[in-house]
Amino acid sequence: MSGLASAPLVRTDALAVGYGAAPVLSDVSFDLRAGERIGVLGPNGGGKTTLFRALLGELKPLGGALDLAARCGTVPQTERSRLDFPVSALDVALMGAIAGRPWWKHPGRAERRAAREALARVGLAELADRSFGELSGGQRQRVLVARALVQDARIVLLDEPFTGLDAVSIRRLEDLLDELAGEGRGVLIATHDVEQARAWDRVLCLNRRQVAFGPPAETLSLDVLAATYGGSIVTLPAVAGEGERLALLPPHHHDHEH
Ligand SMILES: Nc1ncnc2c1ncn2[C@@H]1O[C@H](COP(=O)(O)OP(=O)(O)OP(=O)(O)O)[C@@H](O)[C@H]1O
Repeated sequence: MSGLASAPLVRTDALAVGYGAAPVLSDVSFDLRAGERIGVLGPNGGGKTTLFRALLGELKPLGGALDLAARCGTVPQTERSRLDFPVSALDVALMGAIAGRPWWKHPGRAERRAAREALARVGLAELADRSFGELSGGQRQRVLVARALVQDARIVLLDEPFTGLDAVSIRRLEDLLDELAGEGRGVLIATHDVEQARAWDRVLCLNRRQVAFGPPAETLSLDVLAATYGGSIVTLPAVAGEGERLALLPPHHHDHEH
């Protein structure tokens, strides 16, 4: 893969982050290189969003080191970012240009052009004037990727981007993430989907602290998954045409089962 020899876009060393004096996430030591897609795995409350908020500068490290070599753009969960007032896909993409500029300066022609180009880049040129709230989940995710492109973010953070998407939209978004990595960006994808994460370059497993970090084939052992998900993991027997599969039990399910 190209660009892997260059300095990392993100590097943390024993990073601790929290909302008060006590960290909710600690011991995080990983790096994200240009051209790399890293899956961030963990249970509900494991600290994925908290890590992203630290990378975005919204939370100050309580301990350890956090170094960023480029700008971060975020693709938040679509339900949370869904807007009730009428705002077009173009408006949302334009927010990438407006961030960090004085509030009284209206976006100019160059910024509108950049936003339209970014929407074209994610395959949504024709939907630029459509209301954001009317778009499908997958289309909204791609508009938010366009916003990150307008911000010229070389580090792209995606929080559960595949949740609720159909197979075609998932494929489209996966292809788009591959393209972003292919042009030298670094992509962090928070996800619950262990099987999908096996296709990324590396995985970062969090459960209030870093459990493991490395290439999926070496890292996603049953022990690591059990430590990541608190033991609520089961191996499903092989069925016709498929090998053994891992399944995550929803929180509490495990406790009531036997
Ligand atoms: N604004 C906040 N103030 C205080 N504590 C918070 C806040 N947001 C999250 N936490 C706590 O931090 C811990 C980690 O939460 P975080 O949202 O990072 O987990 P997550 O891995 O993103 O979970 P999910 O998969 O459910 O989104 C949880 O215990 C949570 O209760």
